[in-house]
Amino acid sequence: MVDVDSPPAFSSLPEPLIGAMRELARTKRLLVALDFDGTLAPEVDEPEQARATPEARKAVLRLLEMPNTRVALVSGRAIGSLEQVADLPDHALLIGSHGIELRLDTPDVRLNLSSDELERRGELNRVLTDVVEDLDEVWIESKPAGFALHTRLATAEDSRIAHLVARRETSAEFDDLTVREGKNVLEFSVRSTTKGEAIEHLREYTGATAVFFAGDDVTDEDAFAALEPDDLGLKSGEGATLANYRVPGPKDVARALALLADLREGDVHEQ
Ligand SMILES: O=P(O)(O)OC[C@H]1O[C@H](O[C@H]2O[C@H](CO)[C@@H](O)[C@H](O)[C@H]2O)[C@H](O)[C@@H](O)[C@@H]1O
Repeated sequence: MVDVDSPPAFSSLPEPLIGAMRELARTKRLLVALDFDGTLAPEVDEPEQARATPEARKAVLRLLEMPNTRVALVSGRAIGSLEQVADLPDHALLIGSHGIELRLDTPDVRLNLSSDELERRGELNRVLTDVVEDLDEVWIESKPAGFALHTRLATAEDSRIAHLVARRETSAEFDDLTVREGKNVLEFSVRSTTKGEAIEHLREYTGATAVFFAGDDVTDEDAFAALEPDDLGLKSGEGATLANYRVPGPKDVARALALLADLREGDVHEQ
């Protein structure tokens, strides 16, 4: 129940977004699909230190317990890393590595790399290790199907060199590598999938009649592109987007999720 004496936190959300969420909350089977870094969790220098804001976490935990409502995290992180930083109950659906890894209602993560893919991953490791060797604060994060080259703490010059040389050296060695650029990160993968494919898969898996997706980065645009007219896309932060609504960052994403939980519970009264 909303306390009418103090304005609800979500009153800072754009009115059109509130209206669209009222509509969305009435859907029969709702899928709430969420990017993690930059959306639920503010950006930090060390990826393993990232955590969802307490408000976002609380709203996600509420949504997870609601009937006819499924919650999924759709992340670029490897699932092992996502499990650790998100720390959600087992019935949260997890998509990792931009759609390559799936943990859907079983403890097992579905990812069967072929021997050819494993071999190419090994070669990729060798190439990228050479690239970062002489650059300060440029490092590679290992993932099941590839690597993320991080430059967050590097100088602008070292970042530029790292991106340039990594792209050049990998394209000289491989002709079918998937390369994705994100916030202070360049990701290389031996298997190609997108968050858009992840949304399509989750829509079918959950039988959702409408989808809410929130994301902040370039790779989230594939997910926004996969949304349908009855869905709702929420962009966190700046940058060009296909999403129909935008908020400044994780604090307001958390407010939107709390509102969605209130509306879904039928607990918000018309003011
Ligand atoms: O799809 P996401 O859930 O948004 O994951 C994208 C990448 O997130 C992580 O890196 C980013 O966040 C870090 C923590 O804030 C930050 O230090 C880094 O600069 C960002 O690029 C993660 O490490 C990557 O593996 C994910 O692909």
